[in-house]
Amino acid sequence: MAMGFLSAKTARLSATMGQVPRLAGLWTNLRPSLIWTSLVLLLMLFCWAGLLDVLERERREQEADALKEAEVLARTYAGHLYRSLESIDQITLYIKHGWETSNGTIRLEKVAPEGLYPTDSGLYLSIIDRRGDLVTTTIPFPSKVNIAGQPYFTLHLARDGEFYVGAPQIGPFSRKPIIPFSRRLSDRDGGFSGVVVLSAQPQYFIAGYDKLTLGRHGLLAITNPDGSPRIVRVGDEVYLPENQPFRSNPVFDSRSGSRLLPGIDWFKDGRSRYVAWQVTERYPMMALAGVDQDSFLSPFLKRRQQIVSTAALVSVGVLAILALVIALSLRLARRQQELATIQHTYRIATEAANEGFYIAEPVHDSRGNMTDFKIIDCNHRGADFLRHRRDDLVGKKVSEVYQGETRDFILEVLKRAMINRHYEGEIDLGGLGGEGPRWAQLRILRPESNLAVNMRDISDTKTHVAELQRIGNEDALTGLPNRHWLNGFLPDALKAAVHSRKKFALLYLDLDGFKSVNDSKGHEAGDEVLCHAARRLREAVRPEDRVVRLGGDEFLVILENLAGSRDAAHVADRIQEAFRPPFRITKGVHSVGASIGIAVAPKDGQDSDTLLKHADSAMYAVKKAGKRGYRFFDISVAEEESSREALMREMQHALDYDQFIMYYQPRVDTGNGHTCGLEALVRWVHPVRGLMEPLEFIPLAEETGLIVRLGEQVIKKVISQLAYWSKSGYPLVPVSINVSVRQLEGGSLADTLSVWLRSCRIDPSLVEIEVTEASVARHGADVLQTLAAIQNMGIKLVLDDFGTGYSSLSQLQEMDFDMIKVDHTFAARLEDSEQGTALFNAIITMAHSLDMRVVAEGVETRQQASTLRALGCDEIQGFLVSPPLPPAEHPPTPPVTLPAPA
Ligand SMILES: Nc1nc2c(ncn2[C@@H]2O[C@H](COP(=O)(O)OP(=O)(O)OP(=O)(O)O)[C@@H](O)[C@H]2O)c(=O)[nH]1
Repeated sequence: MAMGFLSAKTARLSATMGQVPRLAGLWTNLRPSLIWTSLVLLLMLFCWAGLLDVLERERREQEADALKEAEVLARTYAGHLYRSLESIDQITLYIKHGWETSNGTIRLEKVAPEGLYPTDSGLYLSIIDRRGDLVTTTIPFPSKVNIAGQPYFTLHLARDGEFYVGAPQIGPFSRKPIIPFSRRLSDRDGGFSGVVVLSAQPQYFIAGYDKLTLGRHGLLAITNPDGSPRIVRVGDEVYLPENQPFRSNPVFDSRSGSRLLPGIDWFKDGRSRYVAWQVTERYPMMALAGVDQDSFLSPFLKRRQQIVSTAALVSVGVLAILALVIALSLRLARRQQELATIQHTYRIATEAANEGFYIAEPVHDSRGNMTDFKIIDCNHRGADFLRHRRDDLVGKKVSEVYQGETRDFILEVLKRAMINRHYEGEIDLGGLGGEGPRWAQLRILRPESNLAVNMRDISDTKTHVAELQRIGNEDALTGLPNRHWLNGFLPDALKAAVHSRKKFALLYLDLDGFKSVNDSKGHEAGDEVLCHAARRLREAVRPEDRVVRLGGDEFLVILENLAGSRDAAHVADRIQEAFRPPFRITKGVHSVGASIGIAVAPKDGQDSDTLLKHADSAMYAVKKAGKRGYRFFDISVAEEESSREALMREMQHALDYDQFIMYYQPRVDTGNGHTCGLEALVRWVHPVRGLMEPLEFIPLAEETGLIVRLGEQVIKKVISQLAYWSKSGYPLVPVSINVSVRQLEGGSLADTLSVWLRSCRIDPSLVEIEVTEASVARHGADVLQTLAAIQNMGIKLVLDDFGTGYSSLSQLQEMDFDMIKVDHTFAARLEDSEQGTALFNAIITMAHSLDMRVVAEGVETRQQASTLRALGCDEIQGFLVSPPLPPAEHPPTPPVTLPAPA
């Protein structure tokens, strides 16, 4: 049912707060790293673009350089070609002139070629006659061929005056590749008389190929102005027109220039070349120079390759780093998202709970010290705890929320939790003012870098505990602090006083004659007196002094910061004065005094137990000295106390070592003089002090509680004795055992008796229990219950010391005793006065009317016995019959001859 309610509430809250948009959350967490990644990518692209641009520009510069170099080469080569053609032209002119002036008689074989052209130039001169036959030549072994069909012969035959440059061909005389240069020879009439031909080996024109500059793939060529090649050299290879390296004739639209001829379009070897061209002066020839692109750009391309490789490597590295960053960011974002989801879920859950929940983040100063905490999240309940609205609280610093000591406390606690990762305690929120819980249970955990703080309202519990504490520390009757409070207060207060060397006094007070109020007017009257006494005590001391009710009619006054012992005496005087007037209560007026024992610290004790004990001892001494007064603890009190303590220790020892024995005093039936019962009386066989009477140790045994143990031993001894006599075959008479009120209060007396009677197989009717008037007068419900239980077992109850003033006749009526033992003082008074006899008579009459037997105690004379017999007293006990006798083989049954009734 409760779960159902909770989940419904959670669902409602969840609906109002909305689901966490998962993707949006993931995106939010991932966004910074994606932005950074994009920026880095952009930068990288930018760098690449810049680098490629620079490289491209450099490439273009390289190409420009290549073109320039080709142009220089082409120009140089064209100049060289021009000079060669000119000199060839000169030679043909010279020969023409010689031929024509010698009238056809010049013989070239004789004309030393030296001077005309270098002999190793591979040039040959030939003269052809008008029919086309060779006339003379510098060729060593010319073939006999008619060249009338040669183009230059046909041209010169038709026209005059031109210097003819032919295409490369196989020379008709030399049968080697040549380029023919020719002029027309004329006779005197100007008619055609032949042709002078200068044959040059094609290599002659391309001998200027500079391998160092042009490399293995450079190009040098001579072409006609239309681009058709005459001779081409590529590296070491020389190409003639019929076997040229061009795919098609390069065509140029200017006399000089340069450009890149892509290998794929222009060259059979497929290599691209920067080609420059230059038409020679005067001669219809064009010089070409080509720089191989790959060879020229190779260093640049190599360098570019290196640069690009390095850049690519760097880029790959950067990309790898980016990929790593993205992967990590994605993982982190996922974790943050998961964390946010958990936080969100937790908050929904905490919203449904009744507890305050916060997440606090540490705030550091510029030096890195943790100085404060910021509340980064909380639930509504948490905001209520701190008297805020949630929206206002989130984002605030802790120091802005709390003030004063609470702020210092909470900051300290949070710092401690940061170090220890955990803190648990309580916090007082009262300082925050406003409406909200006063006390909270604080629980702080540090899962990671922030703190998770949890607060639970414990105001009710605190109030309850405070109330319980108050009740536990307060005496319900008088409203004064009680012994429980004293136990908590005294040790610390005393320690502080001793430490600060201040005097400190305890006034132990016990009312005098208080019991008689209870006895005569009842318990309520006694209570009234106690309340009055408490009030008078409070009024008699200073407000800062403390008055404690220790229990019963005992009080304690605590005086701190005493100037001296005299002050304590003054206070005791004032108390005595306060108790002088009688107490007016509902049921009359009662005079109750006070006995006060004073102990002063540190002189009389430095710890609370000692000081209390000494004050008690001093009070005890006042009681013994006659009551109504005060006295300080001193050496004589201490001595008395120590002798009591010594006796107590000895008694304990005696109980351990079985030093107690039983005496038995017979009772005699006044009718026949036979022993009709025995009273068991305890004696202490003290190893030093000798045989001790009960009066010497029973009061102390009562006071210290040892009476309970002693009482048990007595019961055991008596019943065992009865068993022994029984086994020995002696006739048994009932034996009465005295028990103290302490034994009756304990509640175990009936059991003890039952156990021993059963184990010793003694009939309960052989045992009687004697209780004093005093113990019955103070009876509580438990005492009466115990007595009833004993009686129900078949054990007779005897009221001892009757007439000592504790119980009235009417009280006696209420109690169902089997026998009363009249106090020995009554027997003594029998002989003194008639009144004594009358009184005894009245007692006997009254007891008999209540169906109780009467035993006269302390009968010592025959006269007393006679009177008692006459009065109808059932039994007598006393020295006349027998003093108490030690245990013997048989029960003490002395024969008594009773006098005749008086
Ligand atoms: N009315 C009443 N009586 C109590 C209360 N507590 C204890 N008593 C009784 O107070 C009495 C205190 O006993 P005593 O101090 O021996 O009596 P007393 O007559 O003052 O004896 P002295 O101190 O020797 O003068 C006992 O009879 C207790 O039963 C109580 O709360 N109310």
